[in-house]
Amino acid sequence: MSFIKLESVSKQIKGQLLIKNVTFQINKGEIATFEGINGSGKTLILKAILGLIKTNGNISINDQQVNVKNKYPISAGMLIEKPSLIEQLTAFQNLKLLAQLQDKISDDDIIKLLISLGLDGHIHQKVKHFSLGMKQKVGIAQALLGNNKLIVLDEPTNALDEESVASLINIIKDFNTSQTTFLITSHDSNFINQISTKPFIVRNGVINAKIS
Ligand SMILES: Nc1ncnc2c1ncn2[C@@H]1O[C@H](COP(=O)(O)OP(=O)(O)OP(=O)(O)O)[C@@H](O)[C@H]1O
Repeated sequence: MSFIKLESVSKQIKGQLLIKNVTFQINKGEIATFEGINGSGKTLILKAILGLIKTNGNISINDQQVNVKNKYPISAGMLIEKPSLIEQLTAFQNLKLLAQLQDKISDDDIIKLLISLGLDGHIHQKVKHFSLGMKQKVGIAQALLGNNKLIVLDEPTNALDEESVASLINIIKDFNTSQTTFLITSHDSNFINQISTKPFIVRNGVINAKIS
């Protein structure tokens, strides 16, 4: 069943066409990946799908139109560009803030998630003392927290070491059920090849299916 649909989607900023007439569909439960070099348009397409930027063309999620007035009509967890963290709070407190906006997320769920991302020993430390990779892991935890039907991860492997990338691959596979759809950008084809069920290549604002 088609869950996310884009039809002739374009984005122009200051006279420059940055997303060029993009049409594709993604089924529920897929791990869709967008692979491309810096500046190719990966983040813009995620922002468009979430209704964070205005575009031309049609975008729908679960048959509901997405636009800047009707942002992500289903529950979505996201890490876009870089983690949004409150530096004065601990890793746990940052997640607790988000958990309070959703039902049925226990303190135990938060702690388990942080441990699965390799943050045991740092759960109750202030984020301002964290390295870039540790902050990235808290950002990933924010996106994974709860029972979101859509999880969007923009360059999740940024600042992660090899071992952490391997754990992330396992975590994404564990989270990916027929009810959870992932949209993931990366420039790392090795990472993408290990997780993707629906690979796209992004080149200069043009998005095509990746042929292996
Ligand atoms: N608000 C903006 N104003 C002008 N140009 C923009 C704006 N946002 C994005 N761009 C341009 O659009 C292009 C695509 O940007 P985008 O952030 O989608 O790249 P990306 O593929 O995610 O790159 P990276 O891997 O570096 O994150 C880039 O050339 C960027 O400079």
